[in-house]
Amino acid sequence: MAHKANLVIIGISVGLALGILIALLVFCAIRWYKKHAHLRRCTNERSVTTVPIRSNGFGTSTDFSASLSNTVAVKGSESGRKNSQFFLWNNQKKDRLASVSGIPKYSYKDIQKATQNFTTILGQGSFGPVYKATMATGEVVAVKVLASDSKQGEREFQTEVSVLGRLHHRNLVNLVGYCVDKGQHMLVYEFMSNGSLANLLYGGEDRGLNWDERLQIALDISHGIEYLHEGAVPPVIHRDLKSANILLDGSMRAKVADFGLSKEEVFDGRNSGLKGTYGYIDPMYITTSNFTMKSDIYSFGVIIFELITAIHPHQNLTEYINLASMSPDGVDEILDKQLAGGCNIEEVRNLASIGHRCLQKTPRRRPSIGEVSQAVLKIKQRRLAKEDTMSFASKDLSRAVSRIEDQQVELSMMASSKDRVTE
Ligand SMILES: Nc1ncnc2c1ncn2[C@@H]1O[C@H](COP(=O)(O)OP(=O)(O)OP(=O)(O)O)[C@@H](O)[C@H]1O
Repeated sequence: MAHKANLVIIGISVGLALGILIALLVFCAIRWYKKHAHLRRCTNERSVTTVPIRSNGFGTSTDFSASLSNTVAVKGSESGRKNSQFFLWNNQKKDRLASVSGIPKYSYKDIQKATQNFTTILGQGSFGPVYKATMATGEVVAVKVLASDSKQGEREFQTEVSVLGRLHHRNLVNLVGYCVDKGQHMLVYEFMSNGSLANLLYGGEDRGLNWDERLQIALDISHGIEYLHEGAVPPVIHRDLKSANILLDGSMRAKVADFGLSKEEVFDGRNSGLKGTYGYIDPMYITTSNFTMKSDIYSFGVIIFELITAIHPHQNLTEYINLASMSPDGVDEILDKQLAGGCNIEEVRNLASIGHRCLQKTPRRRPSIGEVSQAVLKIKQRRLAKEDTMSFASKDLSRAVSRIEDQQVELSMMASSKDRVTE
C-alpha cells in the first residue's frame, strides 16, 4: 500500500515537473516569436526606401519610393542609417532635399541671374533646355530646366536630387545644386565643356576623337558604371546609358550623366511602355520587362561600338556589329574611317571583343562591369608596357649610337695624330 502511495507521489511530482517545463517552453517560445516579429517589422521598414515625399510647393505628394524602385535596389543593412534619415521626410518641412542630399538649393532669381535670364542655352533634352550658368561664386555650371508639364519628370526630378546628391565619383557628372521655385524645377550640374560623346561622334564638329581618347573614354565610362553597380550603397542601375548621356570635361575625360531623367518611351511602332532609348535597350528587357544591371552592360556594349565605328545605333549599328562578329578581324571593316592608320588595330579588336561579350543575348553570359573595366584597363596597360619597352630599347639604341660616334671621333683623332707623327 505504502509502495503504491509512493508511486502516486512520484507520478504527481513528475507530472508537475513536466507541466512546469512545458509552461516554461511555451513562455520562451512566445517571447522569441514576439521578439522576431518585432525585428522582422523593423527590417521591413528599413528595406523600403522611403524617400522624401514632396512638400515644397511643386504639386501634390508623390509616392517617390515607386520611382526609386526602378533604379535603386536597396540593401537592407547598410541603408538602415540612411533610411532612418529618409523617414524624417514624410512629416517635416520644406528644404529636406538639401539636408538629405547635402547639396545647395538655389532660388529662381539666383538661376535667372546666373543664366543671364535664360539666354545661354547649351542644348535641348527630352525634359527641357539646358543652360550654361555662372553662379555668384564664379563657378560655371549647367542648369537643366524641367518642362513644367512633365508629371513623370517631377518624379524623376526627386530621384535625381536624392540619388545623385549622395553619389560622388570622378566619372559621374556631379549634381551641385537644385532649384524648386516659382513652379520651376531645375537641376544644377558641374559644367562639362566638351559636351556629349554623341555630339563629338556625330555632331559634324572638326574636333574628332583619336583612338587614345576613345579608349580612355571607354575606361572612364566603365569606372562610372562600376561605381553605380558595385560601389554605391544602395546600388544604382542607370537604365538609360547612351552616348548622349556621356559628357566630356575640358581634358576629354568622360563622365556618366542623367540618373533618374531621360527615360523616354521607346517607340517601336506601338506604345510598349518600356523605358530607355531605342537602339541601346537590352532585348531581354523588351521580352521580360525585367531591367537588371546586365541591361546597363548591354547598353555599354552599344556605346563601345559607337566609339569604334562612329555609327549611331539608329543607323543599323546592330547589323554592322553582327557582321563584324563573324570573324576575328571583322571589326576592321566597320572601323571609323577617322581612325584608319591612327590606331593600334589589336587594341581595337580587343575592345570589340569586350563589346561583343556585353551584347550577349543571354544576360547571364554578359560580364559584370568590374570584369569589363578590368578588361579595358588591360588593353591600356599592355600598351603602356609596350611603350616602356620601346622607350628602353630606343634609349639603349641611342646610347649605342652615341658610343659608336664617340669611338669614331676617337679613332679619327688617333688617325690624324698618327699622320702628324709620320710627317
Ligand atoms: N553638365 C553639362 N555640361 C555641359 N553641357 C551639358 C550638360 N548637361 C547637358 N548638357 C548639354 O545639353 C544637351 C541636352 O542635355 P540633356 O541631358 O537634357 O539631354 P540628352 O541627354 O541630350 O537627351 P535626353 O534628354 O533625351 O536624354 C546635351 O546634349 C549637352 O550638350
